Amino acid sequence: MEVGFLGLGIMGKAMAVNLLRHGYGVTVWNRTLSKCQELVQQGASVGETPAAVINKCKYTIAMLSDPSAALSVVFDKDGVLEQICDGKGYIDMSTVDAETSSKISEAITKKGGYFLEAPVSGSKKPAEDGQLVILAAGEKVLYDEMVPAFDVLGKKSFFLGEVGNGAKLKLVVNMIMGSMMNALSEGLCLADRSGLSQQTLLDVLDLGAIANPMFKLKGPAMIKGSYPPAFPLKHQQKDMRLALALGDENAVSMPIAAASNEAFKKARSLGLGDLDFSAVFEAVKSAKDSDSA
Ligand SMILES: NC(=O)C1=CN([C@@H]2O[C@H](COP(=O)(O)OP(=O)(O)OC[C@H]3O[C@@H](n4cnc5c(N)ncnc54)[C@H](OP(=O)(O)O)[C@@H]3O)[C@@H](O)[C@H]2O)C=CC1
Ligand SMILES: O=CCCC(=O)O
Repeated sequence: MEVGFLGLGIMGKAMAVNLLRHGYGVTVWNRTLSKCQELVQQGASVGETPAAVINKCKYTIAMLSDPSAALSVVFDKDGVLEQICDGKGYIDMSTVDAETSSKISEAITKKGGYFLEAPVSGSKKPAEDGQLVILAAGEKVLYDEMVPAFDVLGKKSFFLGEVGNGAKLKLVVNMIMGSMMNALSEGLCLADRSGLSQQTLLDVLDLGAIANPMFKLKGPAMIKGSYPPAFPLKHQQKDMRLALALGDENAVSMPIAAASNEAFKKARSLGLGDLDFSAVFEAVKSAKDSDSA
């Protein structure tokens, strides 16, 4: 089967490579077209524009940075809308808000196309290993047709009903994750300032009720001040912002998420946005430094 793939960032590249490895024909497009070359070496074809990819492929997946990128690729000149038509499916796996997803869904459906939102849990390594968790919502027929590809990309996929439910669930998950990362950062800072070993703190956490893969994976690198980007901090802050907006809409008070968002914003202002989201630890440390000055 030929699948289109729009967006070859950290996630998109790993996912497209996985599809190629499993025998899919993949036609790729990326805003910075030079990034397509690595995929071509692994057997992909290149579409010059999103419209060209849609024209060629029955199914096209997008994995783009944020709502503005997701909208631009669909609605701008040479975008998805120019070629989407009866019988074609568009699957947006980017993390966006429900409103963005609904706008895209309506426009595609109006042209006779099928739409599915399918954001994912899991980062660079799970994407490379086909171990993502896929949160799909929208056109059930398209979901059923995509299950074999989702089985390549992920270890589990959920169908959540109407468009928006996948986007919302993803934001709730990432809101919790961002708050946990801030709690870990404050804990590491507090341990250090209290004369305790940060590694011992990690060892103790890993043996108890709040052991989790994220602390285990990120903690040791954080102690070393190493933040190679798997999940860029700027995207985590975007997710906190969108989750807080969802909280506003539903009158849900979220003081912990709001404080965590401030820490991610602070980290961005320190120029850490392209590092891994665990680099929020640097912002937490710098706030504690100025508190004690
Ligand atoms: N990294 C992770 O661990 C995870 C990320 N996600 C989500 O997946 C999505 C992609 O993340 P990730 O791969 O890490 O992000 P990257 O920043 O690595 O890649 C972003 C992609 O979006 C493209 N892009 C950005 N702006 C535009 C635009 N205006 N028009 C067209 N293309 C654009 C970039 O193109 P270019 O190369 O030209 O800049 C690139 O292909 C995000 O929504 C993120 O929140 C979800 C789960 C995990
Ligand atoms: O959106 C990014 C999620 C990262 C993860 O689930 O590890």
